[in-house]
Amino acid sequence: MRIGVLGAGGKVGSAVCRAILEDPELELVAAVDPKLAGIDLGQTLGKSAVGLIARRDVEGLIGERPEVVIDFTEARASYQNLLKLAAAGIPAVVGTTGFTDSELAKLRDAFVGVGCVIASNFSIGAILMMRCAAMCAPYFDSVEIVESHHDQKVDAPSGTAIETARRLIVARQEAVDTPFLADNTSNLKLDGARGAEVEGEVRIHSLRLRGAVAHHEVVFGAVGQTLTIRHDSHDRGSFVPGVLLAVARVVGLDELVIGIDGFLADR
Ligand SMILES: NC(=O)C1=CN([C@@H]2O[C@H](COP(=O)(O)OP(=O)(O)OC[C@H]3O[C@@H](n4cnc5c(N)ncnc54)[C@H](OP(=O)(O)O)[C@@H]3O)[C@@H](O)[C@H]2O)C=CC1
Ligand SMILES: O=C(O)C1=N[C@H](C(=O)O)C[C@H](O)C1
Repeated sequence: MRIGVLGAGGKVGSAVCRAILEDPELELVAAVDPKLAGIDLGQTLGKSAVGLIARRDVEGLIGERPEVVIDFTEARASYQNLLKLAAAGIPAVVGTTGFTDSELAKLRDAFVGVGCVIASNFSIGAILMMRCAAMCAPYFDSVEIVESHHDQKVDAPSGTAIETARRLIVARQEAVDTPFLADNTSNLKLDGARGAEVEGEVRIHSLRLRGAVAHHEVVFGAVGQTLTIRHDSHDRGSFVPGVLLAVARVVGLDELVIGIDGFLADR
């Protein structure tokens, strides 16, 4: 299958390019990253030349007629590029986080008739972390999320933390009448001390640390006990199998799908 990658020089994009180059079923036909334009992709990956010159923009990539495009860039750039891919009828697998709800709605419209998968987290552990957390939601009175990422991350909170919070709220609403307990803080001595609130119900605390990769903790509380569900991505290789699974599935879709939960075989 002919694959294009947007963000080929980035932390995840480069890991994805390496995996495609090693996969006999996949052919990397276009790689885009403005800062790598004109350079052989092999060189940028610390390998010998592979004969694929990185491009500056999505127009050059579309010209190579990829069957699927993978995007790990930045939300504003990604949104514009995805509209162009949808108009060209090219399916996309998107890991970029930080889209607004309105951008997501417009992308949903743009991809009617064309496959697109947007997932806030492609690692199997994070997907299972979200499922486990949703399962626990009805049984605890309170919950907060702590996410830690590398200090280069531009968006906060993480897409995974926001999605987890939303899933907790839905799971609770479906199972019990009462929302999670409200915050009782009446003397906020420093702005931000209680984190950011999702839908007025679940708080997220974002840590940005040199040395971190991607880490999520969901901490539940009930009388006399807490339960912590934690996932750690120690290496960007954790995202690659999920991305390749989405590539295999997106060609059979004719709409935008959020997340890869539905592609995982039940065990
Ligand atoms: N869904 C998931 O499982 C995961 C999602 N992510 C998300 O993926 C995104 C990328 O993460 P990460 O790889 O760590 O970030 P990086 O900053 O390392 O990579 C992004 C790359 O995209 C490049 N870029 C910027 N604009 C464009 C453009 N218009 N066209 C092509 N390339 C462009 C950047 O270039 P430059 O540096 O010059 O700006 C950079 O090389 C983030 O939104 C992150 O949250 C990350 C990990 C997993
Ligand atoms: O920027 C990152 O690194 C990550 N971003 C995604 C997110 O915002 O949830 C996925 C993972 O946490 C790594």
